[in-house]
Amino acid sequence: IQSSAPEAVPGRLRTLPLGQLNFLHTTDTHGWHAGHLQEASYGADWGDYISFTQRLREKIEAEGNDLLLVDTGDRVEGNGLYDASSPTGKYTRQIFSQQNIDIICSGNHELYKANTTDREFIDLIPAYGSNYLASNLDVIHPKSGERVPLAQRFRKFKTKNHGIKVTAFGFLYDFTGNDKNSFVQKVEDTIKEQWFQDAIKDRSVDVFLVAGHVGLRQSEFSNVFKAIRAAQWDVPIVFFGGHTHIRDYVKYDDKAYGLESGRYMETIGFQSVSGLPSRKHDEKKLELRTASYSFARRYIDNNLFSFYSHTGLDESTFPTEVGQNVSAQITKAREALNLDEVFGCNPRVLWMSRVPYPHKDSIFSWLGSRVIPEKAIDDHRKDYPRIIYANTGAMRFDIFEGPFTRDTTFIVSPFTSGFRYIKNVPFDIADRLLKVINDGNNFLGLSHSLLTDRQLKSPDQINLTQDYVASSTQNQHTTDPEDPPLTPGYTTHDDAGDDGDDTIHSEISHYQIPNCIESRVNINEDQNSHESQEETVDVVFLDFIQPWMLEALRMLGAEYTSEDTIPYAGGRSFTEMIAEWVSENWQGDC
Ligand SMILES: O=c1ccn([C@@H]2O[C@H](COP(=O)(O)O)[C@@H](O)[C@H]2O)c(=O)[nH]1
Repeated sequence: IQSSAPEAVPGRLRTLPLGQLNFLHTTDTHGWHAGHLQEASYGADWGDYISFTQRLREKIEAEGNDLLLVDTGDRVEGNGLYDASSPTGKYTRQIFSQQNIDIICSGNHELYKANTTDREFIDLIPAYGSNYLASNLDVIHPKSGERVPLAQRFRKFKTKNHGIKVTAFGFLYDFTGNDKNSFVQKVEDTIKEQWFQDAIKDRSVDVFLVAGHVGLRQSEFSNVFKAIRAAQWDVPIVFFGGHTHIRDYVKYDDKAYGLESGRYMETIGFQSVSGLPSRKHDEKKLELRTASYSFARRYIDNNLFSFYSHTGLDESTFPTEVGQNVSAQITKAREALNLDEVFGCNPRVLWMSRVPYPHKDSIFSWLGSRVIPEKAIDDHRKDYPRIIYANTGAMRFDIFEGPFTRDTTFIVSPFTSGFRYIKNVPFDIADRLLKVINDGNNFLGLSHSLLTDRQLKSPDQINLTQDYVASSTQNQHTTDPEDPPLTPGYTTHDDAGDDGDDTIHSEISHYQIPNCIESRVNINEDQNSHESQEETVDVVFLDFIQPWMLEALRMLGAEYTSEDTIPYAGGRSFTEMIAEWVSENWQGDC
């Protein structure tokens, strides 16, 4: 654990439903390998997770059972530990790869930038060898320049104790925002390929393991499920998903379940399956393919209280040598990167989605009313009327009260996007742009299949179809008055019910946030009628959303191309602007 991490708060815990074949799952860690230094529920670091894995393995193997580890990508971008180094990820790949992982695959963030993909290929894939799977991903080999699979397409292996035969795959959803040195083949095309068809027809397999940087309820996974079921009706399947940043557990049928384990090292996912044959101990059971299997899941809050409780250990018996070394390496890396350097002192918490938008405590209201109008300024156009657009997915995390550090800049906005603009767009068109972009019916996605609006917002908003408002009168206690009071946290509802979270928490509200926000600057308009004296305005937008902006303009009858867009505000990144604004405006004491 990092010395500045807050101590875990004891809570009422549900135990781990250990079984014959057990899994621990991480996804979308996004560089948060130091853990959460301002939130007690998620304060454990990657070194603690290594200790937890080693200790839990000892416990599981002592019973003769098996434990496998899975990671489903987006390990990079989103925290200073990864983003603040030059080159990015200088420390994290070495830190991360000290965890033994049995099945690992790539997320979309490993592919946004060519250099990230090259480092994945050069550093991480050799560290994991045949455990790294890329069922639908090719890359340009960094040395030979040839197109090659990023990693092996699938893997067959036997578990250590029961000798269970596993066939595993590693998919990425149908991502299209990758750089030029990678190729993502659609999942629906991949599953028609001969190697996949042969792999799923193998009758000797005991369990299919489908890992993927794919939301569990996305069509990519239901297509894989249908393909496997068309080949084999009776083999159990375990899915491990990612990308949508939520805790989720899905029942595909009574022999197929999937687990998604949140985001940012908040959650260590646990899944178990029992009823599989034990090839080492019980050859007779091999014929019992139709035996009833049992599946279970748990979402573990990433903190030492949970880790100690689930292993039955304590401060002195829990840490392992490797785990402690990794924690020390994280501390050193954070120091080398100067991540605790304070840029400003935030007077009050700003939430991504715990409050509606607009709201005085909304990060988006703060950006739209202060940061964007005050910092997104182009010296040559500063007196012109303009409307500035930012997608809400550009923001990644809440800003807590207190020190806003170098680390916070990357946590809040890890992207390198800056602004571009189109000059002199008719006001009556610009005035309606936001409505088109925020249309709840995926208007743009219908007109242009690559431009779904889900790509504009934060991943945890993708499946949120209505506001979730925590009851103000909710019980702050469990039914047992002896239990400690509940702390706010995850209260997950999934296909198996409401008892998935290991820690019993009180609820947190989660509101729907629009795809994009706008800031209007130098525009004289009647607030009620929206009538303006301006005939034209500059339309300024984050470069990431340019394709959506051009499509929305086209739908409103204004044809522009990428040739018409010009860098704005000297090409400075949005992240730099936020950090500057904080340095200039939040100069109190923390
Ligand atoms: O330059 C960028 C890249 C991405 N985004 C936003 O992030 C999500 C994808 O998040 P994941 O963690 O990969 O799931 C994307 O849909 C955008 O909303 C961005 O704003 N700018």
